[in-house]
Amino acid sequence: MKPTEIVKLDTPVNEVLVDFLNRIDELCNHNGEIEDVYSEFNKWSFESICLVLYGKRFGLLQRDVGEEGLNFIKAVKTMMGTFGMMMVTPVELHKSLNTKVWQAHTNAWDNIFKTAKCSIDRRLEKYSANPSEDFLCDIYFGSQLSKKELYAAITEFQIAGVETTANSLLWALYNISRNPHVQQKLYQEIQSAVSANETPNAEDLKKMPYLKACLKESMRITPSVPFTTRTLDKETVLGNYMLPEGTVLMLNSHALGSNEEYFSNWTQFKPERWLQKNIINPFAHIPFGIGRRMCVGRRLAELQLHLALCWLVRKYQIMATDNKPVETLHSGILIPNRELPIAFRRR
Ligand code: HEM
Repeated sequence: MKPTEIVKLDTPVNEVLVDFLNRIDELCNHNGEIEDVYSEFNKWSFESICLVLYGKRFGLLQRDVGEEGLNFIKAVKTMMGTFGMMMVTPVELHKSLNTKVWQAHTNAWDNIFKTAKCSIDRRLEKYSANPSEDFLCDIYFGSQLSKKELYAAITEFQIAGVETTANSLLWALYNISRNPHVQQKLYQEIQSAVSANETPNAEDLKKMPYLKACLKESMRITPSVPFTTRTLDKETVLGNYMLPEGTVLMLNSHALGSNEEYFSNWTQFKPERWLQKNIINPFAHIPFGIGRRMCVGRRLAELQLHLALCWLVRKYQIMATDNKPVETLHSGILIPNRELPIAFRRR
């Protein structure tokens, strides 16, 4: 996704953020805590990515979610929930025996595609006269993709962009809540970059280096995708090792970010380390992967996260509700071993 196209998406991203903040106000109890905060954050990122990709709201941030939105999110959940089983047992076996897992998985994909296809078709039709006005049409008319490939690519964007973004925002708020001096500095930067009643936009973000450093630092200590892999397509010499073709290599960004050799006092949350020039080895920070297969949604995710942090820290003080340790678990995504202890206090 071209950076010049991404910045234009700040309007839909902000539209969803306004609703998300209202939703937070509604859900907070008198201590500012939210029950099942993770699922609420997932609703935000789902709504946000769907508006960007399909140009359509699914109403997940409303009190009464519409049937279409519920069915869609249910299908995504079923598809993700049955995915693990399909990874650890042979897919062919599920297919030939027509197992319950296979049926649920394929039905879920059918439903996801049905909704996605319908929304994409509507959007292509709307902008077909001026395809350059819309990034989805631009992709379709400017590339060699068939309609089927376009549906598949856009649906993959949507699946890849929901939990990753929600998880990153939650970890960032948690890290900020445990470091009040960082939060104060961040709040001051936001206040001086955007006035209280103004809507922050992509242009304003250029004046917020500390905010960007906070997200980088959070993704160093708590990267939502803790590792990615590569399968070698030829025999390769790596350092003192000769690795045969077919070897699966793990690129562990969590381990890299926790390495004292690359990050001094690595346990400390210090956004300042990102503001010093040329100090950090770029290969030591790869929360979006690296090379040709790195995350295609990186710029969009960063835009969503920067704007979300801006809105949230401007409106709320993010409070740590306890100081007991939180362990991290790797399950494809970096999840906490308990609900993150944060609360939202209106400023
Ligand atoms: C904070 C949020 C996100 C994080 C941390 C993240 C992280 C990653 C990582 C680590 C990879 C693997 C890269 C590699 O192996 O080198 C990846 C791949 C991918 N991501 Fe993201 N991602 C995020 C958000 C998004 C969003 C918003 C989208 C879509 C708009 C997206 C779409 C994709 C796609 C399509 C791939 C597969 C790329 C390929 O195989 O060529 N991601 N992401």
